[in-house]
Amino acid sequence: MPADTSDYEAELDAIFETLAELAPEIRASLPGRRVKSDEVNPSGETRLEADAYADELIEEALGGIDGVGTYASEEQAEPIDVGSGEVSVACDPLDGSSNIKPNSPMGTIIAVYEGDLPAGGDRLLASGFVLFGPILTMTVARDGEVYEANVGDGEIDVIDDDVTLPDEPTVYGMGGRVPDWTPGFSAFIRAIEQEYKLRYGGAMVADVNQVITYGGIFSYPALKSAENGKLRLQFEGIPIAYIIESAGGASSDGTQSILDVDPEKFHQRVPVHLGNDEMIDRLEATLAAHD
Ligand SMILES: O=P(O)(O)OC[C@H]1O[C@](O)(COP(=O)(O)O)[C@@H](O)[C@@H]1O
Ligand SMILES: [Mg+2]
Ligand SMILES: [Mg+2]
Repeated sequence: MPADTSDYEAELDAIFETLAELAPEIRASLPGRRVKSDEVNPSGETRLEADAYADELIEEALGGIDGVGTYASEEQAEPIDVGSGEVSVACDPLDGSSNIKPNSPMGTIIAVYEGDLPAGGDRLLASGFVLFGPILTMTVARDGEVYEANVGDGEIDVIDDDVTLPDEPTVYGMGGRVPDWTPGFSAFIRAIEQEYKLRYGGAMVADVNQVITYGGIFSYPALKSAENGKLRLQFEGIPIAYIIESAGGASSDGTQSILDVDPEKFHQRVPVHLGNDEMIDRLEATLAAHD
């Protein structure tokens, strides 16, 4: 169960207001930074110039908020001490950054934790993502509720103050290459592809927003070549799992809620399954029957 936010309302307000202000600036920075840099991030992936620039912008802005003591990002090896506050912000500055080149949707993810990092879902205070789509939106989960806001002008203009998954699933999307899927995951996909529509665009926040909008499941599963999949627990798995669970859905690493996964290493990866609880139940049962 995430942490009690009552002592941190002012910090959370400041963090999400700052992210809303930053969103148009990050979006405006993308056109000139579509090229690969000559660096790799701590997960060993080639960094784009846009990743590095967004990381700098967000570190400077969120790091300057009273109450924020630590800034951490998937782009930096270690957490950075930015003040004396109790709150840590863990950020994926650009999620789906490989989508810059084809001008496809992508986003920014933040998780706000109480205390030091690494932290599990039990110390999560709130989380949110910005989606650089046709509309610039920010979706935030706080105190078990989810709102979606238009942040096109840097202000929080709430368009839905009670975001909930539809009861009926419609779409599914999954990462990893088919030959690299485990037998259990392959069996799950073979079954659901008979019933639902494929929606996969290569940026977690955009693919998850399809599931939030239409119902269904998004997976970046454990692979034969990578037993913990690709996505990072601290910066992607936990924040997005909290949003989905707060919107009435469920999350799983294949056997348990992602919010219950122990954070051993700062950049640890985690298999990610997010969506309607009936889909998650079906996924876990299929994996258990095969793997
Ligand atoms: O290119 P693949 O293997 O389909 O992976 C896509 C996944 O990788 C990611 O782009 C990883 O995130 P980053 O872009 O922040 O590294 C996710 O957004 C997305 O779900
Ligand atoms: Mg990402
Ligand atoms: Mg990223």
